[in-house]
Amino acid sequence: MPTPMTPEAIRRAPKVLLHDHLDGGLRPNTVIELADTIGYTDLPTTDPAALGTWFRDAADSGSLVRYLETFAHTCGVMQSEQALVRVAAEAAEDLAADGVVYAEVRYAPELFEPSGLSLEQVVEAVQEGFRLGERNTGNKIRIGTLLCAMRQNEGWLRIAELAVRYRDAGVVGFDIAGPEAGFPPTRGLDAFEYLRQQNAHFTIHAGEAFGLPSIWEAIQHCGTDRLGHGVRIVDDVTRDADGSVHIGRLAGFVRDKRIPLEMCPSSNVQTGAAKSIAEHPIGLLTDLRFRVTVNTDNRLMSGCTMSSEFGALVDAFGYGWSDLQWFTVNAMKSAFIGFDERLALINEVIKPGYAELMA
Ligand SMILES: O=c1[nH]cnc2c1ncn2[C@@H]1O[C@H](CO)[C@@H](O)[C@H]1O
Ligand SMILES: [Zn+2]
Repeated sequence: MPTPMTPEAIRRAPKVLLHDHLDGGLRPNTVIELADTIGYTDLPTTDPAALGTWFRDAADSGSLVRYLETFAHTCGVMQSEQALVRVAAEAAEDLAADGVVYAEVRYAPELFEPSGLSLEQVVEAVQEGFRLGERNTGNKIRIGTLLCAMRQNEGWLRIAELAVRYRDAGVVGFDIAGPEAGFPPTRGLDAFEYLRQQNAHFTIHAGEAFGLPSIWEAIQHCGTDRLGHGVRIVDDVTRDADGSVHIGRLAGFVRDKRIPLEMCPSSNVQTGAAKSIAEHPIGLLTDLRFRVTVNTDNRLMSGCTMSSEFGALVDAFGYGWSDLQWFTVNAMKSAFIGFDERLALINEVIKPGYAELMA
């Protein structure tokens, strides 16, 4: 008899998370304690439960730009080495407690320069935190780091170089984040060219708040390995009156090349990229066997965990354990760590974990 798909069973299932922002996943209580230590006085409330609700409500705005405004508070309280170590350690602990066995966690080092720390000090503090968190937890987890450049700022190359400099110290790739409309990825072609020449990996937030041209540039001009969100790829998928589905050239390229889509259902509902979880394009894209992965984006702002995202999809689409295993294997195949390590996690952790739940 397969194990019933309760929230607790889903929590126990091995999960892989490729798209999670460090500065979007703080515990509300930690935000309050850090604000107190650092002397940050702009928080809307100092009650942990009320603060958690405030972040979710403020982010639930129908607009990416407004969603992003809430990060002023999390970045505001993370302006010291100790704060960065603590936030990273807690992220590793929280993900491990949620049954995540491998996660790629991303953040933009430049957002912590106001603290007076150098970019290197920022990266080293976060790495120290991840290592601490990995050791502190009963559940085994491995964290890889992605460094983001902010789209609205200059200097993407500087962050790309930083990612390559720390590639043997746990940084596994690069990303660009921030407002999508008005800041196309082709603004920083030198960064992507550099990364390709260094045989380095990167993903690009694309097709979240802007449509197909953003996805096309990310793939065909920048050469991205994966798409952050990529939801708007459905604009290139049409259904005829008789119900037959037509996949356009760009969507066909994405599917044929197995370009991973880092989909984040709850976040997309908040920013208006999808109307509801039930109407989220993840259902259609999964039916069409795109390389779909499921992610949290921002656990604090979107009020979710990897398990709750899986749970919401089970409720909306009737997915079973084999579907959750498929998302998990897709994510593991798409990770930026080496092939041997990915294969070992698939064969030694993921498949046995789901086999037990399905038996
Ligand atoms: O869904 C998103 N789309 C674009 N940018 C985002 C999203 N979530 C967070 N960030 C941005 O990424 C920065 C680094 O972690 C965050 O500070 C936030 O501004
Ligand atoms: Zn994101």
